[in-house]
Amino acid sequence: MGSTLAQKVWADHTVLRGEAGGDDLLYVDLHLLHEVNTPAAFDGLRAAGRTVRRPELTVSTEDHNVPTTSPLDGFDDPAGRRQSVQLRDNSDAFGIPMYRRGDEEHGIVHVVGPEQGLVRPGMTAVCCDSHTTTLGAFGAIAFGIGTSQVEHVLATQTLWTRRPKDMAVNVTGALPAGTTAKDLVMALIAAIGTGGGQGHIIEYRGPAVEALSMEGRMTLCNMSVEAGSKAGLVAPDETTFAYLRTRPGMPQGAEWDAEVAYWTSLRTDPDARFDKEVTLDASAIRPYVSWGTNPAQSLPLDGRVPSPADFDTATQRAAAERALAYMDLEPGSRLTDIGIDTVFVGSCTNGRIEDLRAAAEVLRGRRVADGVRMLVVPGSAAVHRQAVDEGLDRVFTGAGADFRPIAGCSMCCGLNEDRLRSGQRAVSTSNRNFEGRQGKGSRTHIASPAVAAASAVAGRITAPTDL
Ligand SMILES: CC(C)[C@H](C(=O)O)[C@@H](O)C(=O)O
Ligand code: SF4
Repeated sequence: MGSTLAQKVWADHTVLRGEAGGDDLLYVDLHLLHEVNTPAAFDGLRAAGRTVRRPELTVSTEDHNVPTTSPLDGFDDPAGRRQSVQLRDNSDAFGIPMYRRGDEEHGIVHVVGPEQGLVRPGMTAVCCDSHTTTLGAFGAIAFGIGTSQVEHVLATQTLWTRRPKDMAVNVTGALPAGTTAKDLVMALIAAIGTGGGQGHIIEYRGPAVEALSMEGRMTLCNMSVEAGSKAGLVAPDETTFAYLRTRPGMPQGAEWDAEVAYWTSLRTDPDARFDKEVTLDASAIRPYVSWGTNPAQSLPLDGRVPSPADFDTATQRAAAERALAYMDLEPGSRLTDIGIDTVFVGSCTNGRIEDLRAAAEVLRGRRVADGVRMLVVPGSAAVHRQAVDEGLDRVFTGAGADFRPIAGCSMCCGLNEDRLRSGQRAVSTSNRNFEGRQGKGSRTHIASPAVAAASAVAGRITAPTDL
């Protein structure tokens, strides 16, 4: 029997094979760090008198807490400021390269890794962050780890972890015009639930996946963790190689050809077996928006707010009831009748250049509705530069949106000064709509950049085609 892509990459990195059901010791090719969840790992290293085993395979960036208004201090939260200072100090002390606010490589960890050519097909990559799954878009096995595991990887460049099962998500057909990778992944999570991928690495396959750009594949893999999966993967192909070709530090000439030959071999064998398979018809997917407080509580935009009675299990009914109360929504009302006061375009899900282009396209020649605040935060300094080069900054500011000069997580998680006030309601291009995610009492509807921009113009949840 053949092997899946995930099995091949896993086997290539297995240093010690665990007993049945036990953990394998996995070699780590790339270790990314940000300021949250890492101070204690460095404290642990210091206490044990250890060094960082492979600082040259480790890169840090500050993204969660940083203000996005200027490269200068500007923190409103001393705890957030402290974490950034600690990461700078720890990176310096242990010889770890770091991208700081104001640097040209700086940005959200999952955006800068690919941009800077740090992730390549067939690698293993970890980071103290659940959305590390983003990097699976390159055919790498990439997943989030906790603080004690960060310490272990810093010290040894290896990690004890359970070998996941294999899941295939086959996406047939083609996405209709105006429907994006975000809608695809939201439709998937709505179908399989927030636990649908638990214990598995998902390999996304089929023509609709192959047709996606690298940006789209990153959006797809980014939200794999919202389906509970360990990681998401797309097999590398010409689209992957074209993206990587221009990245810093890529090999040239014969060395490049040898890399491409190896990357091309990274495919699931025709006779490989998946533990679980799901098939989705891309041509039936329409733009999605979330109505509840987990990403599976999402529907096509032309739908209506569900009633708890619509759900099959008692658990789902109770979750819907609680979500409706928190979100202050009436069952049966149209999703497109929900008024909003804030729109956030950004995050590691949808803060890349294609996402900003899609939002700008909708805003061109239009204005953000009175009483609506729209925030556009680039995912990286490179995305910011590209947006300015293309004149997108003028489209955003001309429409009345606030376009930020510095990259960061910003209103995705409300760890910097960009938060919703209690009771405020946002359409957000991020990946989580949990209670209080964008500030205490905040209400979040996740959607694609185009839907977010259209909603900003209309002042309520709106599809671009309805403007
Ligand atoms: C702060 C960090 C650990 C967290 C994560 O792991 O994902 C954050 O990035 C998030 O999106 O909730
Ligand atoms: S942008 Fe949001 S989801 Fe991504 S790493 Fe930052 S907080 Fe997490």
